Amino acid sequence: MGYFIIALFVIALDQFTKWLIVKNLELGDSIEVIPNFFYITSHRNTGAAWGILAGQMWFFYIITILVVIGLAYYIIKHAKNNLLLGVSLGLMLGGAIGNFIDRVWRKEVVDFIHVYIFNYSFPVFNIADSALCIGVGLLIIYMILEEKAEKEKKNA
Ligand SMILES: CCC[C@@H]1OC(=O)[C@@H](C)C[C@H](C)CCCCC(=O)CCC[C@@H](CC)/C=C/C=C(\COC)CC[C@@H](O)[C@@H](O)C[C@H](O)CNC1=O
Repeated sequence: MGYFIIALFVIALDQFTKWLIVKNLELGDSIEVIPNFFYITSHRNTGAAWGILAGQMWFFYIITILVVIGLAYYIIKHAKNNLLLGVSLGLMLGGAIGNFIDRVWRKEVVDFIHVYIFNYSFPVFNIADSALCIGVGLLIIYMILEEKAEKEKKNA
């Protein structure tokens, strides 16, 4: 159950950082943190990654509610004594809820983490997106490790 604490921590950090951005920066303002690499830029997105499906809020509400229910169920049913799986699901749950709160409350998502990767300006994102991506990454690692363990058990 401790994995829900991870989600709560992600939501708190995500909403706090978004509040700081909305309070202290005008839309479009950008603070240079590391020249040509990392900026804090106040940005809004009414869509998903890369602004896809902009404005389709009902689609996002439905998808996110399904994702949240699925993740909560998996945490309760399968992540009892599995740290890697639990952390991965907890991070994804927190990220999904973090952006959901923005979509319901602000009708758009606040983004501010702006990185340039080899001069390519990566889409501006936020803590919730980061938690979602890290959670996805950990889930993939978990599944690879599970697969290997299964194979070894069969060969044993
Ligand atoms: C990260 C998922 C996006 C997040 O999904 C969510 O909320 C979930 C819970 C609900 C969505 C409606 C459903 C998932 C859509 C899948 C998707 O979109 C493909 C994702 C690929 C991903 C590889 C894993 C790339 C990564 C991109 C970015 C993140 O880089 C760290 C750029 C983020 C910026 O475009 C920023 O403006 C986005 C804005 O903050 C709103 N965020 C969302 O919609």
